[in-house]
Amino acid sequence: MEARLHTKITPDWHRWIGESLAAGHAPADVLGIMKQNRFDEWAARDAIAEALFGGIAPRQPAQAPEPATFSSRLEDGHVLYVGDRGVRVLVRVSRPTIAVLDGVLDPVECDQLRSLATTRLARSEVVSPGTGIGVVQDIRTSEGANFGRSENELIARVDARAAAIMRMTEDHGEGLQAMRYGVGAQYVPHFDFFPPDDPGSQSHLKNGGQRVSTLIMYLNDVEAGGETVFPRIDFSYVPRKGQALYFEYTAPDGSLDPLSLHGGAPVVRGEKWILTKWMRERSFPG
Ligand SMILES: O=C(O)CCC(=O)C(=O)O
Ligand SMILES: [Fe+2]
Repeated sequence: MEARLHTKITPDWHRWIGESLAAGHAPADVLGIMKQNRFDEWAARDAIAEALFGGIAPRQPAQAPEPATFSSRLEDGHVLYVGDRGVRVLVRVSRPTIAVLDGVLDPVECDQLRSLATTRLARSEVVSPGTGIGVVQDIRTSEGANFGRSENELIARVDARAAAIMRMTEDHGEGLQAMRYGVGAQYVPHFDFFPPDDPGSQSHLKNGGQRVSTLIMYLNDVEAGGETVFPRIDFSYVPRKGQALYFEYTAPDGSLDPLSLHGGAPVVRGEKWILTKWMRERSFPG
């Protein structure tokens, strides 16, 4: 007769999970050992997530794998063929969907985009949760420049390439936004989606709907610091000129994924330049 799986994690096992993770063992290995010891997979995953995220991670309903109503937009394969080029996939993460992409921009395009942005830099704003209006705050200490969709030949080329990578038509895209971070500048962890309950999100949601994906393109190498970090999954990307980070914010059950929390770490030496494209679920008038 099949013995029942353990759904209750004893204090000793909680301690063992914490110690194993602290010693540097991969969560997948910890899960494997717990499964060998006849723990229910979802109870084990919850306990590991709790140890990793200090209870921030959403709890899985015991024994109920999430119905997969959502799958990533990102194409499979090692190379994404996007119009004029093949973009190489260097790293994939499944939750949230993240991909590190190489060869998205040529070095010359990066330099041209930086000089174009330099002519119109202003202090970056964040969306106020209360009013939805852009405001300057210490949580985002970069300077930014906005581009209209296809406003010139270079921008049109990048808009088209970003749309092909993100597998959305260009009319779903917000205008490209360039950002420069000097030493000490950062963007504290945040979500790119508009929190549905914030009064300030409503005007954005009416106009093109929710954001669904982000493509951050890196316009230079940073001497030290400036990583793009996803603290809830302990993922950190080191900026590299011409590469891009693609990510989505939809959990497997279709809800907005709290694991997509991310930010830009303070620049320690040098400067950091990025160019970002956000896609909306519907056509976005701009
Ligand atoms: O600077 C970074 O690495 C992250 C930027 C970002 O998350 C954003 O602009 O929404
Ligand atoms: Fe962001």
